[in-house]
Amino acid sequence: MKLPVLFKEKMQRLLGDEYEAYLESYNNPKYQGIRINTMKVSDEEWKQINPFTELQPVPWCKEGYYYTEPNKPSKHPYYFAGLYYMQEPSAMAPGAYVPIKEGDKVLDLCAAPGGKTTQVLAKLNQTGVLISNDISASRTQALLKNVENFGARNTIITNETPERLASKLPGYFDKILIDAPCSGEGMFRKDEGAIKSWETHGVEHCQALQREILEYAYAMLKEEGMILYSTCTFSPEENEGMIQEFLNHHPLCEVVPLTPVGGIATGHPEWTKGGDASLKGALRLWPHHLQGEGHFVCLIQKKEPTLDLAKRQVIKKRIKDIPALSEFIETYTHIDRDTPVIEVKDKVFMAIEDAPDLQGLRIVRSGMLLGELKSKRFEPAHAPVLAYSKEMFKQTIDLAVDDVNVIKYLKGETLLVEAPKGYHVICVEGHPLGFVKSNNGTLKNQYPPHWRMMG
Ligand SMILES: C[S@@+](CC[C@H](N)C(=O)[O-])C[C@H]1O[C@@H](n2cnc3c(N)ncnc32)[C@H](O)[C@@H]1O
Repeated sequence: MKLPVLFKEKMQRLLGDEYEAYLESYNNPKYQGIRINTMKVSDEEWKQINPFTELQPVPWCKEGYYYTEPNKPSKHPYYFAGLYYMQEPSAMAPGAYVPIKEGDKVLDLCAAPGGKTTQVLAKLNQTGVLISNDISASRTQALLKNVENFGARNTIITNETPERLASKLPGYFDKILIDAPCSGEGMFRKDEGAIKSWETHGVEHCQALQREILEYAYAMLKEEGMILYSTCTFSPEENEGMIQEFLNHHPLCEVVPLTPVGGIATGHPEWTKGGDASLKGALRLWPHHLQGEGHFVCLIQKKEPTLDLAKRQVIKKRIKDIPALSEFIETYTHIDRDTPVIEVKDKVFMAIEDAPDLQGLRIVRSGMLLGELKSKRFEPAHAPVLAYSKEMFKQTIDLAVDDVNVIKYLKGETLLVEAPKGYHVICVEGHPLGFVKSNNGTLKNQYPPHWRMMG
């Protein structure tokens, strides 16, 4: 791989004696990982059903495993059931280190395609509120799919600038993740396109973005709230330097020290002007020290009095107030009909307790989509199937993982299986995959076309 000369010179200056080992790491394989969705399957259960060979644990993320060829996790039905997310192992570190508790209000400000968001989801375990945002409209579609596949019921997705979000949400969040757009130096090994982008945009362009994102994020944070800042670059200007600059402007903000494990190293205060010793509490993931790409992770805490001034969403309806929806829920599920909902045109979303009023912002998902009202009929969406366990549905068809009907279903084909009239949930080994509608001895496939298994 041809690395830019300027980049090589800089790395040599930073790494000194370690530079050769760092260069050598470019010959290592690309590490690949999966992270188990603990909302759907416990670690114990996973160990019993794991269909892959030779998974090895990721030291810094207890739900994470390395996998190698010939395993193909993206082709396995359990992937379509949302039992795991595929993620580069170092990229699991920010989500593993952010101390989220159940009930927290969390913002993932640069969230697409959703690696860290799905990790936050598992920590929240359907409690609290998660707002996942990305400035790129096209990338929020991938984010939406991953959030739905993971089975989230407590997540709103927005496609906004940090500035516009901050205008509606001052002091609202307990935790904010900033997985910042960066110069991507840590990705050169994995993705040669990152080199081109580094040459075009450079570090300064990224610094300007990061500065702005951090400022708006801070305005949305509660007193005692925390920001987990991460990048996939080595440049001190975007890492220790960016945090130091931020601390200079916000003296009541502190670095919360993180404990390195499994080959992770600490931050380098000496790499930045006036670097505070507390920056040693940040983490650096180096590809020559561990099995993964380059990352920087730093946790900071606001110690400044802040009022939560975010207006809350007003909930006017419950499932039972919408007859067609209520009838569907009663006939096919055990979902509580007192559950609050919001209607956006003909779509009905499950509302989230204590969610903010986001009127005027670009919203991709207002909460979990239950379905659509079509004249007097209710047509269910795909999301709820993945957001509940099999026991929540009254009509299910459970298939063994090696049943040919599983792949047929995931490819969108009609199944020739006898079942009473109406909607049924197809499951694989007890894990819901999607709806079918039974009529005259055939099961009409309701699996969304853009989710289908290819090939
Ligand atoms: C490193 S990627 C995020 C990866 C993601 N957190 C994950 O774990 O899958 C950075 C993201 O920041 C988004 N982004 C860039 N500028 C932004 C801004 N000003 N506000 C919000 N998001 C931004 C990009 O569209 C990109 O999706």
